[in-house]
Amino acid sequence: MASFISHTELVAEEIIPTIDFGLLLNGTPDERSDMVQALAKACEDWGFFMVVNHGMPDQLRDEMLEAFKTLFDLSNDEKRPYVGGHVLDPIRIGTGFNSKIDIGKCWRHYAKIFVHPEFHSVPKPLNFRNISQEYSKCTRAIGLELLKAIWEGLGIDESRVKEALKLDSCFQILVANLYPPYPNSGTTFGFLPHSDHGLVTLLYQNGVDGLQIKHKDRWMYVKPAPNSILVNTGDHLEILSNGKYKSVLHRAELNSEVARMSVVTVIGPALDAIVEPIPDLVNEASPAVFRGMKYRDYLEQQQSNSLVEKGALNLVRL
Ligand SMILES: O=C(O)CCC(=O)C(=O)O
Ligand SMILES: [Fe+2]
Repeated sequence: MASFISHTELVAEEIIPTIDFGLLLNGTPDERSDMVQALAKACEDWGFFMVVNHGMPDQLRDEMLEAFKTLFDLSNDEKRPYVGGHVLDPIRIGTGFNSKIDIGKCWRHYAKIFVHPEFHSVPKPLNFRNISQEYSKCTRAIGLELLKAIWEGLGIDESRVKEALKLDSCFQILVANLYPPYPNSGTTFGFLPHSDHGLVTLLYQNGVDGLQIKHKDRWMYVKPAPNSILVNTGDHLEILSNGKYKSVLHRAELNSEVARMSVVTVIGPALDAIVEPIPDLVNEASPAVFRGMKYRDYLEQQQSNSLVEKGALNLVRL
């Protein structure tokens, strides 16, 4: 794995596509249309972009990071009810990717909580429920608004796709990753290369860089602009768009000096939606490359198996 590192290049924050959320929401028709095109290009060329002017208060982000940190710091007895469960349990705390199968491969603690359509929370710390509820609501609104602009950029009818994916009951999971300092970060990763299962993923970090994306066959460090939200496209956008928007491969490097934390929220279709390429994007010249599968089944399989890059997509590839 050390050889990956020597090929890793820094992506300056100016190069990563930047989406001005304020213009998507409140711009003139021309400004919005330009931003929709910029978003379409970012999804097609990168599968990754930074969102600025998103309106999410910095304080809410900081409170969410702090609340997760307090959760990780609870005693083992307090965390035990959430350790070692099934991948579809609404609250899970563990280490590695899936603590049951890959102990030692990822130097990471995680907490995963399902927050929509049913909201779940832990009882401690006491402020966790309010903060995570507000944080989930805010990030879900941003994610769904981005998806609306993505449908527009793909030229597909919003109401049809909303219905097909049952987006009113969209699945949302809140994940915190805590990567303790690790002395030899050249050979062990915090998170091995993978793509995310949902439609889009929104990520905030605690000011410590470490996320890397694979862009045009090269690993690149990501350096986000201050207060921006990092967004990547997931497997279900790849399936829905019939491969036009590929989910981006990413991984997390460790830091030898300080702990890194990220709070990630994945927004996907409803768990019982059967997702297949949207018919508008399938034709003779571009036949379907994926078959339909229930999102819940995909999620279960992807989360239950050791992470091998984008291997989960083979479950549905024709
Ligand atoms: O911590 C990071 O930067 C990446 C986390 C991640 O990829 C994930 O939670 O799916
Ligand atoms: Fe990820």
